[in-house]
Amino acid sequence: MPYQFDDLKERCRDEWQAYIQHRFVTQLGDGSLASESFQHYLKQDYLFLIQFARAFALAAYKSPTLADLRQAKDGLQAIVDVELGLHIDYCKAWGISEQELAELPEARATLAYTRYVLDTGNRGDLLDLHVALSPCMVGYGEIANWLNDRPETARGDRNPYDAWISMYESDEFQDAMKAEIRWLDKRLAEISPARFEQLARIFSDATRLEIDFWEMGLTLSN
Ligand SMILES: Cc1ncc(C[n+]2csc(CCO)c2C)c(N)n1
Repeated sequence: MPYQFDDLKERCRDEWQAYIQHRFVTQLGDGSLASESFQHYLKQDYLFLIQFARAFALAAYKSPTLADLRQAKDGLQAIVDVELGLHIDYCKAWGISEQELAELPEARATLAYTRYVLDTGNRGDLLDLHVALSPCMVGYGEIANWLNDRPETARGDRNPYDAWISMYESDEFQDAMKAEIRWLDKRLAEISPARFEQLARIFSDATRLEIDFWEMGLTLSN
């Protein structure tokens, strides 16, 4: 049987579930999350996005084909030209100024996660890098869908975090998630069992670092 992205999730089932169904996520979904936690998360996510833009630039450098190069360039462009601007506006709505964002120190969880992804891409190939990026690219879409399936989730005016869920349930985001899964499924279909074990390690590490990112929000740690 050729490998698929679902096999990575299956291999790391406990970590994946701990990430998708984290307390930060359930509290965000029912609206009970402390606003300080969400603000701390938003601030660090700004720094996270900047490092992820660099990871897409690295993906461009690691691209063996023009199609891969274009895909990496589109990802970099989306973060730099669109998503960072949206994030800055969203932070403003939560009382966080652009000046404050510009002066923030990186929390250890942000440093660990983003530099892990960049290092994995540096020492490996484009597939290693995409697998390191995949908990980010796929997880947030899955979280929005999981929250929408839960009766405890509050939507609209009843939840101050409604806009966050809306962003990741949007067709645009869900389509990007599916495209990433298709890209991975195509490459994973051709790998050996030994290579799968290497990639499962990367997937597990990146998923555990996503869990730490949620924890950082809950505990307000730096
Ligand atoms: C800790 C953390 N993990 C994942 C995402 C989601 N995300 C960040 S960049 C990107 C791809 C380009 O749009 C996606 C899906 C986030 N914001 N913060």
